[in-house]
Amino acid sequence: MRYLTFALAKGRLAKKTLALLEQIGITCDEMKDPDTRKLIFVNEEMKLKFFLSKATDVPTYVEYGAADIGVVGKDTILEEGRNLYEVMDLGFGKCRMCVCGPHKAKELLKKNEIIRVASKYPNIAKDYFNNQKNQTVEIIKLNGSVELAPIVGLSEVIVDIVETGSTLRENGLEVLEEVCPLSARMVVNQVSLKMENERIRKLLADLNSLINKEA
Ligand SMILES: Nc1ncnc2c1ncn2[C@@H]1O[C@H](COP(=O)(O)OP(=O)(O)OP(=O)(O)O)[C@@H](O)[C@H]1O
Ligand SMILES: O=P(O)(O)OC[C@H]1O[C@H](OP(=O)(O)OP(=O)(O)O)[C@H](O)[C@@H]1O
Repeated sequence: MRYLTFALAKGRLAKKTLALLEQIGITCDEMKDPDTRKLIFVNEEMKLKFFLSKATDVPTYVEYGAADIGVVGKDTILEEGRNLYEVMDLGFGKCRMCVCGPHKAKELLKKNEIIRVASKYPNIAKDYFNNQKNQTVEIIKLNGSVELAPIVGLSEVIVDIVETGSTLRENGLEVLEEVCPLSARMVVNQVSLKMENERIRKLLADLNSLINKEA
């Protein structure tokens, strides 16, 4: 039997992903050592391999088949636009992609003015304004702390993730429009789904019954 390889996003989603897999009997004790610098972990009995990578790289590993299965946020899937199958909503990591800014920027979204939009997600922002709203905008790519942009005058609005809304509130900003809801998703390599169909189907069925039981 060949190894089934999982690419998991490190950061916010990692713990919950491992906890979910553990509940359906997919474990990797090696990974729990907090001091390890190892990058790849193996469960020999179950013929499984796991690695943690930057969230934005998960779809890349899965598209090329370096991982059969990945777990990553819907935001990253949309932004990266890779060829893969999104097979399941895992129901955690829930948040929203939103257009945010100061209250006064609401007008600018109505008037169809050419505005500047800062975002860590330039493709999602471009798609929303060009294809869904038909508003011509200038997109400015940032790498984090995006809420700064409208405060210091880099852009009129931002497209960013909102969970509790506290980052916005503490900076005098608000949600102006919602782009889409987000959560963690399981993605599968297109060839792996055919070649390892039985094992992957079983995994999805186990996850499905667990998630439905919890809901
Ligand atoms: N409040 C939140 N802020 C950001 N992401 C969230 C939030 N809640 C859930 N998520 C989900 O968690 C994912 C990973 O977030 P995390 O902050 O770990 O990574 P990142 O910000 O993409 O990485 P980095 O900080 O290295 O750029 C996001 O892609 C999103 O799907
Ligand atoms: O609505 P909230 O609960 O406040 O969460 C949303 C905030 O959290 C994320 O930032 P993150 O902590 O990942 O830092 P970053 O902006 O540097 O990416 C996101 O980009 C928002 O800034």
